[in-house]
Amino acid sequence: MERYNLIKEVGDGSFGSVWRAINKQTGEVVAIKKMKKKYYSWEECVNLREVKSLRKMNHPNIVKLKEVIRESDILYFVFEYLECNLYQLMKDKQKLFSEGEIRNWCFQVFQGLAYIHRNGYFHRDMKPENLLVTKDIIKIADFGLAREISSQPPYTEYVSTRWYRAPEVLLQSYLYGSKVDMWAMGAIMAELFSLRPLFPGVSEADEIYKICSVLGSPTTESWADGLKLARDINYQFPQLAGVQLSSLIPSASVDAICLITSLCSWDPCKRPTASEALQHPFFQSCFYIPPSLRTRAVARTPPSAATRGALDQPGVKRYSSAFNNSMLLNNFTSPKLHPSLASGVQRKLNMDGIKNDNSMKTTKQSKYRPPGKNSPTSINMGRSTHGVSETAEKLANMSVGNRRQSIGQPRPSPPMKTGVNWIPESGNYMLRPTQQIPNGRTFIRKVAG
Ligand SMILES: Nc1ncnc2c1ncn2[C@@H]1O[C@H](COP(=O)(O)OP(=O)(O)OP(=O)(O)O)[C@@H](O)[C@H]1O
Repeated sequence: MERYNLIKEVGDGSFGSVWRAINKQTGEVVAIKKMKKKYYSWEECVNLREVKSLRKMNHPNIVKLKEVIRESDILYFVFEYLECNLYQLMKDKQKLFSEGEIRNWCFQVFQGLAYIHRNGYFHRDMKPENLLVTKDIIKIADFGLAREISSQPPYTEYVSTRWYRAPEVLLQSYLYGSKVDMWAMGAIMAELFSLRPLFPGVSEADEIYKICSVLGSPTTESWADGLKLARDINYQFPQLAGVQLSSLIPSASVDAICLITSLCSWDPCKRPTASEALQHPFFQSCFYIPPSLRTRAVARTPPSAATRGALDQPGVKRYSSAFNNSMLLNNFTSPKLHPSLASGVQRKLNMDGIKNDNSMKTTKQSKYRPPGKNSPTSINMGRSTHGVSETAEKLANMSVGNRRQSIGQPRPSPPMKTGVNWIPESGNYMLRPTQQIPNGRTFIRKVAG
């Protein structure tokens, strides 16, 4: 470690603190994650998920692990450094992001995800804090929970940050897969548009309630397996009509709403894969430039050919046939505005419920809080503490009436359809004027779970 100068702490996660550092020999700026747990042998280290999965990943949209150092039983990961995470970009933002910016970020993240999934992994903890940004480039970080797709279910340990947690995980399915990352991306995309979390549950039960309030409760058509899962744990979904997503995210274009809707399908089978998402009309103006061409002059390529690198996988459907707007919009069960959602803009989430949720880590309140996970031990907690019986009990005992909370009132702003073209590596956007967010937005970001 004497090769590095630690400059400043830039992050403090469940597993370790992250420092901006400089390599004394090369002058290169890096991020060093110092693990909280002690490691008494190398064998222990190389078996870590983060090491096993990241060692194999080499993609422009995945944070590069440069080095692993064990010194005095302390483990350090040396990563390429990125300026900030997506949550930091959102939290004090006074104006909405343009659709072009969101499109650019999401296009890159889906490319990263397509690569991860293609290589037999899924991330399991996609959230704005784990998406790191430098200028126009965004990269997926934190593979602490990554899982091999081929690994044998059941996956019993605690998974993912609550606000981005897929319903099958909330219902304690043992058989979830890479589609949990797609669900999280739907929630992240929506949040990028509105700067508010889409499903800000204060407990696991409330998380499901929030999802039902937005999507409408699942039916045999929308998620037959989910109804069975719920029966298995003696859980009854609250019966809610759901709302038009476009009313919650008025700044999003029809294409964006369409993609978010399909990503946030109750049924994981109905969510697109990352490769399919890249083919969605929302990304029509995005062009994939193969890494080999990135240092050369950027040439425009038709989208279908341009996305080839990420998309020429067996079984990948063209979006035009796999997704059409009417089919995607039909995923919404009801356009009726739920009364709990019409009651006004939620300026501040009621955090009282947090104390009752063992899976939460309480953090001090501020304007818009980052989610964090539990203490390190909670990540590997088995079912004895966060198992099916406890969750089933929590869910089964949930009083629907008490859970009603307003999520937010649609702001009366016109849909924003940008014609923005983003050219990878050129860093050029043509941005339309962004929309103002009403002042005084207070959002307490508290996730964990
Ligand atoms: N390569 C990097 N460059 C710059 N900042 C980074 C980098 N890696 C991590 N960070 C910062 O540190 C924070 C925590 O990092 P990370 O998510 O890897 O830690 P963790 O202990 O696994 O956290 P979590 O509680 O989310 O599991 C990130 O949200 C980010 O702000």
